[in-house]
Amino acid sequence: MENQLFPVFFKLNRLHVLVVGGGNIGLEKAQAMLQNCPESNITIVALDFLPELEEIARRYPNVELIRKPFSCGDLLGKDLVVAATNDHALNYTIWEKAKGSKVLINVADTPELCDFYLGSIVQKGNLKIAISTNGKSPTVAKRLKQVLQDALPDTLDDVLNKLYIIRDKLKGDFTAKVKQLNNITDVLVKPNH
Ligand SMILES: C[C@@]1(CC(=O)O)C2=NC(=C\c3[nH]c(c(CCC(=O)O)c3CC(=O)O)Cc3[nH]c(c(CC(=O)O)c3CCC(=O)O)/C=C3\N/C(=C\2)[C@@H](CCC(=O)O)[C@]3(C)CC(=O)O)/[C@H]1CCC(=O)O
Ligand SMILES: NC(=O)c1ccc[n+]([C@@H]2O[C@H](COP(=O)([O-])OP(=O)(O)OC[C@H]3O[C@@H](n4cnc5c(N)ncnc54)[C@H](O)[C@@H]3O)[C@@H](O)[C@H]2O)c1
Repeated sequence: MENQLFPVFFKLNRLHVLVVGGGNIGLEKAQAMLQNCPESNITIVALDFLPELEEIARRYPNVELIRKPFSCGDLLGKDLVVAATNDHALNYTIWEKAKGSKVLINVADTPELCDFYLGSIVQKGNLKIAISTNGKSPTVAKRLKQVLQDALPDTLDDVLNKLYIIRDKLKGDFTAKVKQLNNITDVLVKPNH
């Protein structure tokens, strides 16, 4: 099996993320999280911050910037960590400390040390698709995202909302409900003729 990654969807308003590094990559990862969940709880520790991050901290109440060198205590109370400094040895140290604290970590310059990757994300209302190339080419992931974003109809969200209403109204035991929902949505996978 070429790609053994197991996708999950985190609720970042219920977790606390530590980002170490306030440069381009710290910014990119924080933006990715906030675009998906504006209520993400994110603490960013760095020696210096890009002005875009300072603007983000002003705009999002759950984002905090702390200007200081990384220290072990920064991991306290955190659920996920992104190590995004430009100091390779420091990123490794952060990984060691995170492992010691049982906190899941993404080390931006070392895929082999990552417990998880961020994906390219397609959004259509309630629908969300996360794409990974197994770290082979984030650029291809980004391009595929653009293709799917255009190809998927905006009306998909109406379908989801209608199915949600139907799902709520269906009577019967679980097996009967599953059968009815499969019958109703059969059209989605039938060829167009
Ligand atoms: C998807 C996305 C999500 C996000 O970041 O939110 C993401 N990278 C994005 C963009 C991007 N990153 C890079 C380029 C430059 C061109 C290129 O290299 O392709 C571009 C393109 C651009 O910016 O246009 C460079 C790069 N990336 C990594 C390394 C380190 C290495 O490989 O060693 C280096 C080399 C650094 C160097 O050379 O020094 C590592 C990772 N990047 C990942 C995710 C994970 C694997 C995802 C997967 O499985 O596909 C992984 C493994 C870990 C992680 O970061 O989670 C986001 C697209 C957002 C969107 O959809 O618009
Ligand atoms: N995963 C990805 O998508 C991806 C993409 C490109 C680059 N990278 C890698 O990510 C790393 C970061 O790149 P960048 O462009 O954000 O770098 P950058 O130089 O813009 O930012 C580095 C940040 O690290 C902080 N830092 C340095 N020492 C610190 C310390 N002791 N404590 C706290 N913070 C400290 C600095 O203050 C700064 O905010 C590089 O190693 C690069 O190779 C990853």
